[in-house]
Amino acid sequence: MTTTTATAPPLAIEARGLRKAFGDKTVLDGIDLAVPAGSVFSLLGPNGAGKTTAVKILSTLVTADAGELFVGGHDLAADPQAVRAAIGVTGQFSAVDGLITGEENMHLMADLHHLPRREGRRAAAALLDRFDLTEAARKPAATYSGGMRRRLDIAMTLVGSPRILFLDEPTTGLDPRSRHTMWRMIRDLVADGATVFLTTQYLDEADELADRIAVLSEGRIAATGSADELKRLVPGGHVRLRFTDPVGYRAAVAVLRDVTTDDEALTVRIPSDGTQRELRSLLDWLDAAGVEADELSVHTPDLDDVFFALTGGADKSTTRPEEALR
Ligand SMILES: Nc1ncnc2c1ncn2[C@@H]1O[C@H](COP(=O)(O)OP(=O)(O)OP(=O)(O)O)[C@@H](O)[C@H]1O
Repeated sequence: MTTTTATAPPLAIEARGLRKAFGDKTVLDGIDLAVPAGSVFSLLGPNGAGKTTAVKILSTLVTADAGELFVGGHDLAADPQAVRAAIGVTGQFSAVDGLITGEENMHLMADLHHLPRREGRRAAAALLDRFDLTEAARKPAATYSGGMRRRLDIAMTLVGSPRILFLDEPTTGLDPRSRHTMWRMIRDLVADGATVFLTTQYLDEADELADRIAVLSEGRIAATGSADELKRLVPGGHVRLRFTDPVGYRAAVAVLRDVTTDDEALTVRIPSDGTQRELRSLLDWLDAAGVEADELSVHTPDLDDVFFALTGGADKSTTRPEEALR
């Protein structure tokens, strides 16, 4: 029998005290990030929070004002060239040239990476196939849909086989089907061992893909954790009872305590963690009290609740969720 000792995977990306200001505007106020190799990390934040700035710094496009930064085990300040060789970046502005075909775009990337001709052609064909672009490969990229263009963009960044990928809002503007296709591709990349650093404004995207999420707000990391850990930080779980008859509604309100009522919608919200045990006792209690609602629904907190609580001016003097998770 062999015993295995659990060791933490090495960090693909690590930032300590990352700081960046533009003029007198501090965008990143000394943030720490730690992304284990082979995982998806999502940086969430409202518009202008500094997500793109963080990506640009970590991908060597912009220099930080301060901070110890390591990407792929390389010190970003000492060896940016080694970092560049280890990463791929797709930004909000595509590298795709619309005037040439998808295939030609791929070949251009292979040449930029100095791949031998035969190997470059082979890698391009394999990636075009992987990203469902073989059929369209010989058409000018300008004729591609938004989703196809985005897929080509990612395929192009993969030509050099980067182990660490920065995807800056990869699904912004895509329709639901294209978003799901992109999610599948990102999962496949990680299953193959890549590390993905993803910025997004879509909470469901972070919920779907990310092993860990950091919420960026006012230059600082307001909280980090898995989607489930973050959801546990905010209250918001409740059972909602809806009545069609105002008489039944008023009778219920008269006997219920610690609930939120909506006289117009004829609804009552009862705080609840949504567990089977609590729901059973709640239903028993409602039966005993003679309360009979026309509709009952269970609401568990989602990332929207977390996001708005952390970035929307919640009372920060009483909630310090970042400490709860560390
Ligand atoms: N080169 C620059 N010069 C001056 N200010 C800048 C520069 N780049 C970014 N900023 C400012 O820094 C802040 C953060 O911008 P950044 O693009 O990183 O945010 P973001 O979180 O990616 O936003 P979005 O979701 O809108 O893309 C913004 O207020 C922006 O105006």
